Amino acid sequence: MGPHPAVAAIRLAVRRVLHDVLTDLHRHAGHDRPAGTARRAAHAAPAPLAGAAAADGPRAALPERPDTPLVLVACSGGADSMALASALAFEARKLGVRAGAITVDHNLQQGSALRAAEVVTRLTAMDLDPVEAVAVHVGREGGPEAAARDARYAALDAAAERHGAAAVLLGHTRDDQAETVLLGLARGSGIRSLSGMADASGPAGRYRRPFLRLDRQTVRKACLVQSIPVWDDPHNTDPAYTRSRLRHEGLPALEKALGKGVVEALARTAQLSRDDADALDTWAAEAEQSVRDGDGGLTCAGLYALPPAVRRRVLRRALIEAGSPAGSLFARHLEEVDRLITGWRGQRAINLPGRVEATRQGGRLVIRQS
Ligand SMILES: Nc1ncnc2c1ncn2[C@@H]1O[C@H](COP(=O)(O)OP(=O)(O)OP(=O)(O)O)[C@@H](O)[C@H]1O
Repeated sequence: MGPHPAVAAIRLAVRRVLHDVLTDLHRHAGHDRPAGTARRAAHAAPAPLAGAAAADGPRAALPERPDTPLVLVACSGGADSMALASALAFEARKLGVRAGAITVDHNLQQGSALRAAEVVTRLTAMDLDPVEAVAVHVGREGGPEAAARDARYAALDAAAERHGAAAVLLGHTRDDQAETVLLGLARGSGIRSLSGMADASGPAGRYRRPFLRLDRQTVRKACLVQSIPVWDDPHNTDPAYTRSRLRHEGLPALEKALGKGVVEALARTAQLSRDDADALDTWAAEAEQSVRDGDGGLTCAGLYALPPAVRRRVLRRALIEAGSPAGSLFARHLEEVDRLITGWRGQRAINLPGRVEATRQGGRLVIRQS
């Protein structure tokens, strides 16, 4: 008898991502190698898939040869990432890939270090290696959720570098994606924020999300039928957190009003918006070349002729290039600079984040750091 359908579904999702990771490694192993990384890139070349391993000589039999690619799972100890860890352990063994795990202790709750140690024990029992708990300090920038996320990704990035990991898997599900789309919609900042989370993101697409097309119920069922012990983060049900309110009040209310299928539709919105946003970004990159005046400025006539969505993207690119940090540029900044093009009435220089200044000088827009 085969595995329970939920277990089969999560394993298939992970197998697909591991194949993608191995394919990418193969592609980069021989060429496109930055100078000085030859040795590392050679190490990153994937081991032969199961079955072919014996042809590689006696070292191939060792489970942890250093040139076998390592894939890490970022695991909170919650149901989604524990299910992910179990599927990774299973599939990695079959594919001859090393699998390890990192759990981040945000130090935000009493006893968090003990809990992290317990997660390490559970992950080690799944035969994952290395397994590490990393404690972080969460600052206050951007609110508690954003600060915890920033600290977590910084720790995961450092762990991935330290271990030379080919990828880090995250347990986001389709339900998480739907929540992210709604949060983006409420921010009012355009289709990029409606496009939610990508299948692959971060440096060189390091972060992979195998469960993005699976619903939370399936993933949780996979834990249940495999008797995987999970930890329920009290933050996930704490109404002080926006995402928690959305999960427990917002989405159920939407489903009640609009019917089942809302989560799926929101996840589809994410994919469609991502495609549109990518196309507009490409268009803007090309348009930017055509409106540059060769003297460090942009021609106002060229900018004026562009559709607003493309023009705002060109302006955003130019501001970032001049030194404005991407995270501190908001719609209102772009609107102000845009008015220099579409409604100029002799305004003076506009001051922008990162000590960047935008001025109109006749028919030119000059953006530079002061
Ligand atoms: N403390 C942590 N340590 C390591 N990875 C984490 C941690 N918290 C979250 N992650 C990663 O980010 C993913 C999304 O986390 P988030 O808390 O947004 O969702 P979740 O639905 O509660 O997930 P989970 O059930 O796995 O906790 C997790 O599945 C996991 O891969």
